[in-house]
Amino acid sequence: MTDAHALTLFNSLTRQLEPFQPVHEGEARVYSCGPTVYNYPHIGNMRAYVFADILGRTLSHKGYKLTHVINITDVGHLTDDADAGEDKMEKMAAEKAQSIWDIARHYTEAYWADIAALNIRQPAQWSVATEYVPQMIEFATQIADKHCYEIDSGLYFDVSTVADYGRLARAVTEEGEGRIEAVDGKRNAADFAIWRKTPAGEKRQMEWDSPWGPGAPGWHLECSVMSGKLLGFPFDIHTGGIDHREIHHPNEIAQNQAFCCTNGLDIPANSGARVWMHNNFLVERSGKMSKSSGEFLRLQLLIDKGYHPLAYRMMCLQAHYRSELEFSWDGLGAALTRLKRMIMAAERLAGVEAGSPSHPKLAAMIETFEKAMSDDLNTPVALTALEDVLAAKKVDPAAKRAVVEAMDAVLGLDLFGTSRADLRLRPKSAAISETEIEAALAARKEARAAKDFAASDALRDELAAKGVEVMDGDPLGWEWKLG
Ligand SMILES: Nc1ncnc2c1ncn2[C@@H]1O[C@H](COP(=O)(O)OP(=O)(O)OP(=O)(O)O)[C@@H](O)[C@H]1O
Ligand SMILES: [Zn+2]
Repeated sequence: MTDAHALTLFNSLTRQLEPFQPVHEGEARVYSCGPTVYNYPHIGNMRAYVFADILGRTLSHKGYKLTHVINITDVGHLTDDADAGEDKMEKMAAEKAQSIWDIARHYTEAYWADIAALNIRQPAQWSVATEYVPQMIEFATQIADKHCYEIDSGLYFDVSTVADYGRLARAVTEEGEGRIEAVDGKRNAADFAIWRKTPAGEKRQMEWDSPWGPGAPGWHLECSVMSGKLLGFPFDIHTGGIDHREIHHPNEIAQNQAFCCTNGLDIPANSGARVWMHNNFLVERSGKMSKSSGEFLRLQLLIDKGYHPLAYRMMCLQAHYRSELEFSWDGLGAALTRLKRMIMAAERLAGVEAGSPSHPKLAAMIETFEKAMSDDLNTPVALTALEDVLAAKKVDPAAKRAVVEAMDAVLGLDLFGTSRADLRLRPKSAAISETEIEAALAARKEARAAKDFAASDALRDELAAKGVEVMDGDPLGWEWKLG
């Protein structure tokens, strides 16, 4: 790696591109806010993890020893970002009349299935919030005297006790506070609960004893504690969706500052992580994607409609992570076609053993790729470099294979692990099986070879009646598609 390829990342704290400088030589420690497992993730949520995965893969590619932690929020996240809503987990458990633990398990597994389907690498650790409650109580106890106060509903963090509260959100005092509902007894509108007491006479499914009475930790506290415990303050990079830049992360930062000051860590402006990175939203034409509006866009819905999950990964990579990305079925179809072309090109390298990647024809493409990824993870440009390598003529296949493997290790499209046939998923609604289609196509081929065009046309019409469109001479070699 030359200096020209030093990694530059956009730090939301400074709103600037900064060269990445690890806290610990040769290492990269990354924490990503994980899902609240009260429902299936939508594909917008999954964009946040495709982004974190690309970041992690790039750090590995640059030679850093990566430690990535993603948490599972199974308690504490309220139905609004303020403190007045209900716990999302408790609410769903009540609606479904199921134990909260079953709900958490079910949706955690569904989330992990999406992680695998999108070829997102496993983090070093999945930290589950309910497994860290004693540590959360300890953290809160340490900062309580100087930074918190108790009211009926819980232990609150006084945001005026830390320097520069809300600097991550910038406009937080106007915009953020407008979204925070009043809670009686709060000193500042932006104060937030770090421990929520169970109201007298009520019993929550998930509650723990604490110095402030039975209750549950606040969502912001969870991430501060798990990131600090597992990665140590300060660690390198904290990631999340752009919504977290406004409330969740400013609140984590405030707690981290309080904790570091209390523990004599001589870094008063310490934010816990040096770099805070945020992916922009996946949106629908109608606005932000959400779990409650209209057709709920889960990865499984895409699969049911016949789109391979890696087409969605491709769709994410086609946009820079800091740009908004609009979802459309046409866009997804185009991403699938692009992926298919790349996989077909990679199939020509099947059986080729990777050799030395140095080849004069490939050097400029490698340069483009490295520069793009080093420039705040510019995946759209990196993708074109990979396509150029795949299309390069008169290049030693061993060199080509080596370069494609190296680039795909960063982009994670699994080009050598996915075949053309894998991409052709049969939509759930289809009335005909793949074997039936293949059998009819084989019969039709024979009829055509025998110049029996009447029979061949009849077979074509039969397939059309079942919703299968035969694609003679399709340049991508897709012999049929569901109409
Ligand atoms: N439309 C979106 N596009 C990209 N990232 C998103 C989107 N919506 C949420 N995220 C991110 O997904 C991650 C998981 O979020 P979480 O499970 O807490 O859901 P959420 O933010 O409550 O979503 P929702 O409001 O839709 O229920 C977070 O990093 C969040 O910022
Ligand atoms: Zn978090």
